[in-house]
Amino acid sequence: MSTLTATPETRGADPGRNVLEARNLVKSYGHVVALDGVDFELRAGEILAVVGDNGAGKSTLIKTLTGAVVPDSGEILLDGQPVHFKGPLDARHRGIEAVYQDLAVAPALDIPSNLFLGRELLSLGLLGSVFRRLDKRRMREEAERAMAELKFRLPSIASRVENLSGGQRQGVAVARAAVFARKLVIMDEPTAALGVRETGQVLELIRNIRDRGLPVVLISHNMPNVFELADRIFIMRLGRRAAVVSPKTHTMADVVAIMTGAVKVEAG
Ligand SMILES: Nc1ncnc2c1ncn2[C@@H]1O[C@H](COP(=O)(O)OP(=O)(O)OP(=O)(O)O)[C@@H](O)[C@H]1O
Repeated sequence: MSTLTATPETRGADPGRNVLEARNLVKSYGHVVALDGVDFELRAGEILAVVGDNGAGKSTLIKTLTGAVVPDSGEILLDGQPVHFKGPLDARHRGIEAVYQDLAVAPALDIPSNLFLGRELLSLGLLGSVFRRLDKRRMREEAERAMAELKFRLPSIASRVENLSGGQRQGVAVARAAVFARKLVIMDEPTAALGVRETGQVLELIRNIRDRGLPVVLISHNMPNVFELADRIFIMRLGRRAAVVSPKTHTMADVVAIMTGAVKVEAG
């Protein structure tokens, strides 16, 4: 099992290299074409924001990349190799972790138990018997190390998650993804329910994850957040890739104009 103490496989990778790529993805729901031939690429070491109006196809795109939805056609490549995810576990096993808006944390458990939820560390039982038990000490040490490495401050690692603020809880969910992701992390609106200060904490955490070498895909409706964090912005409109732009060369008004179709661009 990989934990945060393991180096992400994408760390130090050639920054121009595509870690994740999709070609001509199509997905329809009945007569609704959610993805209409989308090309996508996530480069090593970047935060790529995915933006678009409601119904533009952002969630469907992300779901195909995390194995939650199987596309009707098209190709997905991880590190240049074609992959066919049969479900989210499949994508996880290949090093792709996702964080969704609806927090999947267990409020009554402490932070280490949440970080390792479903992937608990076990130790050999008495006299090395086959009966294994939770290795709470190692989970606590790993959790402390992970939080320190990600520079995420928490009152105490032993706190139950129900006693944390919304931002801290979301931080635990985001950190959990970073702990297990070997290739990349995908986040769907990770700051949607948070106040300004709490959002700041989570944004800093996301930046630290990128700085550790894990590329991040971030879906967000919050343009200031997108401009604060993203290295590139992938703009969707009506199930298509409208453009990919840099926050250094384009303004928020430019991005909104492309999203809404007020300005047409050659697909970037
Ligand atoms: N399970 C589904 N069944 C039927 N239609 C769906 C399903 N999921 C998505 N759609 C439709 O596909 C289109 C794209 O939806 P999607 O959720 O991917 O867009 P989005 O950009 O994420 O929107 P939002 O910002 O509102 O979440 C929409 O027209 C939506 O109604």
